[in-house]
Parts: sequence; C-alpha cells; structure tokens
Amino acid sequence: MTGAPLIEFQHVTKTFTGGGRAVTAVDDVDLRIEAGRIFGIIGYSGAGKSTLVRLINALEPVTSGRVLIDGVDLGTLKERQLRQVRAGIGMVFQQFNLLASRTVFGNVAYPLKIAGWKREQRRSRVAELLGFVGIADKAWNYPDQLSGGQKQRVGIARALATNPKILLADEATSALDPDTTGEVLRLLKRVNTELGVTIVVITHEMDVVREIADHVAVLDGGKVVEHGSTYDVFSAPKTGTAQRFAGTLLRDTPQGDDLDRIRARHGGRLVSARVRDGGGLGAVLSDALGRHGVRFEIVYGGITALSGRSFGGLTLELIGEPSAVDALIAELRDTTEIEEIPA
Ligand SMILES: Nc1ncnc2c1ncn2[C@@H]1O[C@H](COP(=O)(O)OP(=O)(O)OP(=O)(O)O)[C@@H](O)[C@H]1O
Repeated sequence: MTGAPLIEFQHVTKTFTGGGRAVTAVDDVDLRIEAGRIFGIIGYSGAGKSTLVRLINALEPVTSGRVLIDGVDLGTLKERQLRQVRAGIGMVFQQFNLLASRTVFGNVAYPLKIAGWKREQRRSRVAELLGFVGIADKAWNYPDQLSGGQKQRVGIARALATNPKILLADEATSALDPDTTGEVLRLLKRVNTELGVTIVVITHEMDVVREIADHVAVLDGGKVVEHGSTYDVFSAPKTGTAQRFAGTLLRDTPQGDDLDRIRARHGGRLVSARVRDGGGLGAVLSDALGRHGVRFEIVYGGITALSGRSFGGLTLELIGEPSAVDALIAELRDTTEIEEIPA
C-alpha cells in the first residue's frame, strides 16, 4: 500500500451560499486515504461529513482546493468523465434508498442495466452478489418484506454491482439495531478484505469506528481536527471533540460523583496513569513501588481494546511517606503518562 493515495483532499473548502448567507461546510481539508483501507470519518451532526462524501463522488464541485481520485483532479474532468469516476464509487445510505417497486433482484440489477450489461451477465452477477451478502433466498422479495439489515445487504450488493474500487457508506448502520449493525459491519469488513474495496465510513457512532475503521479523521466545524490510525487517535485524543468521542468507548478516569466517593473512602494521594499497549505500566509500577516503599491500591480504571491493542487508564491510591510518594511520582513521570488528582 504505497504510492499515491486513492482519495486525496488538498486544501478543500466547500461553501454553500444562498439566502444572503454563506455556510462553509468543509473548511480547508487536507486528507489522504490510501487504497485498501477502511477509513472512518467521524463527527457530530453538521460537522460536514455528508458534504465531504458528496465531494468524493463529485456530486458537488469544490469551492477551492482539489479532490483527486487515483491521482486525477475531479475539477479538471468533463461531465462524461465524471460519470466514469462515479461508476467506480459505490454508495450505501442510511435509509437504504431501495426502489420499492422492484424486487431485491431488480434493485441489484438496476445499476448493471444502466451500465449496459446483457441480461444473462446481469443474472449471474446478481446471483453472485446476493450470495456474497447472504440473501440469495430473498431475490424475489420486495424491499418492504425485508428487515432493516436485509435491506442494507441489498444496498451493499447494489453498490458493489459494477465492481467499484471505493465504497462510501454514509451512516449505513445508523438506522439499525446493535446486533444488525454488527452483522452489517462484518459484511463491510468482508467487502474490504475479500474484494479489496477501499471503504470510507461516515458516522457519528464511535462503535462503528471501533469495529471496522483502521484509520480515522475527526471532523468538527468542517475541519479535520485529528486524523491517523484509529488506535493512535482515540487512545490519546488531543482535541475536545476526539476526547468526547473516545469517552463514549470507556470511562477510565473518575469524575464528578465518582471522584467524590473515591475521595471519601481513600485518604492517600491519588494518581491517574494512562495505560497504552506495550507501555509496560505494570512492570514499571511494581518495580518503582517496591524501591520507594510505597503501597498502592487500584481505586478506579478502565481498559479496552481498539484495533486489537489495549489502552485506558488506572487511578491508584498511593500510601506512604509524603517524600517517598513524591519521589515515586517523579520517577513514574519519566516512563508513564501520570497525573496527580489534586486533593
Ligand atoms: N446544500 C446545502 N446548502 C446549504 N447549506 C448546506 C448544504 N448542505 C450542507 N449544508 C450545511 O453545511 C454544514 C455541514 O452539513 P453536512 O450535512 O455536510 O454535515 P453532516 O456532518 O453530514 O451532518 P449530519 O450528520 O447532520 O448530516 C451544515 O451547516 C449544513 O447546514
């Protein structure tokens, strides 16, 4: 996975004007999405996620900057060439957007028909796709006879029909219950690993990012405020927005009433330490504690995994001579992200 990114934003701004006012939905975004990734774009409502997607599939022109797909600047293309680019990009929607008057087969065959596939080719391609998404037995059902999860499987099969390189999933699981969400996310993962499709997942749900995204960008007010590997961004979030999203995964530091209750029960000094994969906090602690003659008790904590790597926080009560506790904290600071909770 080297070379030019499959999708690249270079200083992209998108401003909507109308009714005498201007809204900058995407604000000077620089972003590279490499081929083969499942890339999450997370942000609250109004952050500019849908606009970003519409710029990728050239449904909207940029106001300034460049969007490149496979190295080609979309701004330089004529409408006919843009249609070709769009044909290489599949799209999955929150509300599925299936044609109610057509069967499952008819819905999945539709883009093939438009692309001029012959009847026999269409038949075998649709059969193959329905098998892949696991609803071959529903081919002759209509959308209103399907569950939400089944409808989204149809949506995914339809999006994949013409063998796109890129799949854009805009809140694709937001209308589904947690179990069904899990099934659809596992299917998207197979689309990525088995078919090699690069997936851009737009979501406001941290669970979706955690489940499938290997890389992520956090969008806020039209700007990318943090981006990187999902583990790096959410195990050590820097901005308030990323911290709030990370906080929905794990409560690892005591706050408010929890902290008051801990204080009431523990008279010693309290420190909170970050736990990071490979950080070796346990070994560092036991070694330093022994040497300084300080005892400890774990009073609060949470550890979870992201992309198969653990992170979290532990709050310890340190019990010992004040000078020994000071020396211990000073020593731990060299190797560990540790903070004393003020009394
Ligand atoms: N066609 C448009 N005309 C005017 N303003 C728009 C248009 N599309 C989006 N906006 C504005 O741009 C901003 C970003 O909207 P966008 O839909 O991209 O955000 P979002 O993160 O996808 O939010 P949501 O999750 O609520 O859809 C909002 O302030 C929105 O009102």
